[in-house]
Amino acid sequence: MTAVGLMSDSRPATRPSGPPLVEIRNLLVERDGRRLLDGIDLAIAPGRIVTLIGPNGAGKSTLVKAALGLVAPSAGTVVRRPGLRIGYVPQSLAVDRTLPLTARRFMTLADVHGRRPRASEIAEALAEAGAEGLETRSFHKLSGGEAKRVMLARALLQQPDLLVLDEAAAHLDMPGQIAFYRTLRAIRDRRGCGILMVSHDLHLVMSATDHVLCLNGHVCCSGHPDDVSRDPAFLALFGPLGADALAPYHHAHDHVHDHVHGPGGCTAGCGPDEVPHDHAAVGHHHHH
Ligand SMILES: Nc1ncnc2c1ncn2[C@@H]1O[C@H](COP(=O)(O)OP(=O)(O)OP(=O)(O)O)[C@@H](O)[C@H]1O
Repeated sequence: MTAVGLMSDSRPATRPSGPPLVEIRNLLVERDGRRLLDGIDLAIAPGRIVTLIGPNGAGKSTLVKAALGLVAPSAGTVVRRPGLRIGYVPQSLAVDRTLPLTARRFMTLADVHGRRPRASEIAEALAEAGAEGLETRSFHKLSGGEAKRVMLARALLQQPDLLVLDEAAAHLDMPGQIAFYRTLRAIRDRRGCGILMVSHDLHLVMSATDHVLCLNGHVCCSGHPDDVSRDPAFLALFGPLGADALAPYHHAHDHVHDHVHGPGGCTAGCGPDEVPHDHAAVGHHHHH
């Protein structure tokens, strides 16, 4: 199985338009004297699916939190488009298991810009997330994949400009992940929203994303998944088999970056043949 080709062409059906939903420039996040993120540039345009990959501790969640405004930059800027509506799908949800809670009830508890959602909105969101038929089921007894779709439906109630998914595929088996990514792409195609997600499984996410940002504190490489999968920096980080050995791997990063990566990703071990980045793409600078 190749990394790409599980699904049809991963280029967006809708062209990115308008200013970026979120634009991060030269982001530095330091905590306890450690650089968790360094020199990160990331712009998410409407209609684009951007996926963060990287080993444990690479800073993926920190970058998501910075994009959402939950983590303050130590340096650099994070600019969200004014009035940006965000739909957030958490990795998992701690819901009191002693409370009886149907999936529909879970949905009705959502705060949609200061009001409760209407029944018609709930039905539409559940259908769009592929969670129709789960309304009367106990939320606690849903499978991981079913619960994820209900949480996605809840995020859709916000009519988000940007959908953010932390560990999008956590708790899903391979067919479940493929199906879930397909649902995300359909949502993007229909709504033209941007999607920012964190993933561990490279093979599967490759076919579902427009732009991959390979993180390890800094941006190792970035670009279209086809380009990133061939990138020496990517191969050094993940090995030729990609995500299989991802979780325990720690990248000995001894090369120096002082340049900007363009939409084509980095080439030849992060060599000098770079192109300037644009709004739809991702690059990085480094503090030296
Ligand atoms: N508030 C904080 N203060 C200090 N260190 C932190 C803080 N938040 C995260 N870290 C550290 O920053 C590093 C990056 O964490 P982060 O959760 O962003 O990584 P990740 O790529 O999402 O990892 P994983 O794949 O394991 O979820 C880790 O070493 C973590 O311990």
